Amino acid sequence: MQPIIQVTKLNKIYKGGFQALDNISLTIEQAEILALLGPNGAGKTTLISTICGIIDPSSGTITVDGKDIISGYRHTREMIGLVPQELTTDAFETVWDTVSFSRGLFGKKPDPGYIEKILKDLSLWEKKDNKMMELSGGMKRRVLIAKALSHEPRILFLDEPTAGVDVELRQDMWQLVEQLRKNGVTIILTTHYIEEAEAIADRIGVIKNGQLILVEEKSTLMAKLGKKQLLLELKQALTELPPELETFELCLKENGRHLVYTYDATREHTGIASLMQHLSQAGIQFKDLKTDQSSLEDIFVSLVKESI
Ligand SMILES: Nc1ncnc2c1ncn2[C@@H]1O[C@H](COP(=O)(O)OP(=O)(O)OP(=O)(O)O)[C@@H](O)[C@H]1O
Repeated sequence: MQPIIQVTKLNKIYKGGFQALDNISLTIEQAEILALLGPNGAGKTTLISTICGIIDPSSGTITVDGKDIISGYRHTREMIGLVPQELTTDAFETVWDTVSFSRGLFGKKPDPGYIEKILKDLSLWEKKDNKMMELSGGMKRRVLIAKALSHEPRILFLDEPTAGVDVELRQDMWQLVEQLRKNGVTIILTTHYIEEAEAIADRIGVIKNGQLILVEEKSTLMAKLGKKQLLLELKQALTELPPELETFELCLKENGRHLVYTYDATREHTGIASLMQHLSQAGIQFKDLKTDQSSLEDIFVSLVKESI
C-alpha cells in the first residue's frame, strides 16, 4: 500500500535566513498515530504546517495520498484536518455555526447529522448554541477539533492538542483519537507531554534543530533504548556495597533497604543470574523483588541531550 504521506528531503528556510527544517524525510502509513516530540522551537509546527500546505517548502517534496501538495493542492487539502495551537475563530459566532461553516469551506454538502455526532463525541452538544466567547479554554479547544473534523478528513494533524487542558479532557481526547484511527484516520500530533506519546502513539519522531533525529516504533524504541532495573527489597539494610559486588551496576536506596540493579534487557546475558549467585555468597538476602522499564521520558531526555 502506498504511504498516506511521503516527505522527501524537505527544507524550510524562513525569510531572514533561519533554517527551521533541515533535510527531513518521513513516511507515514495510513491509520497510524505518529507523535512528534522535540524541544521548543525544534520545528514541529513548521513541519506539520508545511505538510498541510500553510507554509511553502523551500525545497523537497511532499505527497499526500500519492498527490503532490502543491500541484494536487485541492485533493490533498481536502484530505487533511488541522487542529492548530491557537484559536482564531470569531468570538461572536455560535459553536454550531462555526463548525458547520468549516465544513462548507471544503465544499462539502451540509450534513447536520454528522455535525451533531462530532459535537456529541466532543461533549459540546450542550454548548452548540453558545457563542465562542462564552466557552472555557478547554471547550474552545474541543471546538477547534470539531472544526478540523467537520469535513471528514482522512488525516488529522493535532498541534499540541492537550496543552493546558484538564486530565479528563486529555483522556477524552485520547479516546477520540483512538476511535478516529479505528475508522482509518491517520493522526499526527505534536506534544510536549511524553506520557501522551507513550499512551497513544504507534511511532515516535523526535525533532531537534529542524532535523528529524529519530523515527521509531514506540515499542522498538522503548525496548532498544530502555534500560531495565531490578529492585531487591533487602531483609537487612546495608550501609555499603560489599566489594565482591563492585562489578555490577548497583546502587543502594531507601537507607540501604533497597538494592537496585540496572541492566540492558536486550542483551542475552543480563547478569541477573550471576548477581543472584554473588548475593547468596555474600549472605545478602531479600524478601521481595520487582523490575521496572525506563520510561519514554528518560529515553527522550537522553536522546535530546546526546545530540546537542
Ligand atoms: N514565520 C517565521 N519566520 C521566521 N522564523 C520562524 C517563523 N516561524 C517559526 N520560526 C522559527 O522556526 C523555528 C521552529 O519553530 P516551530 O514553531 O516550528 O517550532 P516548534 O517545534 O513547533 O516549537 P514549540 O514546541 O515551541 O511549539 C523557531 O526557531 C521559530 O522561531
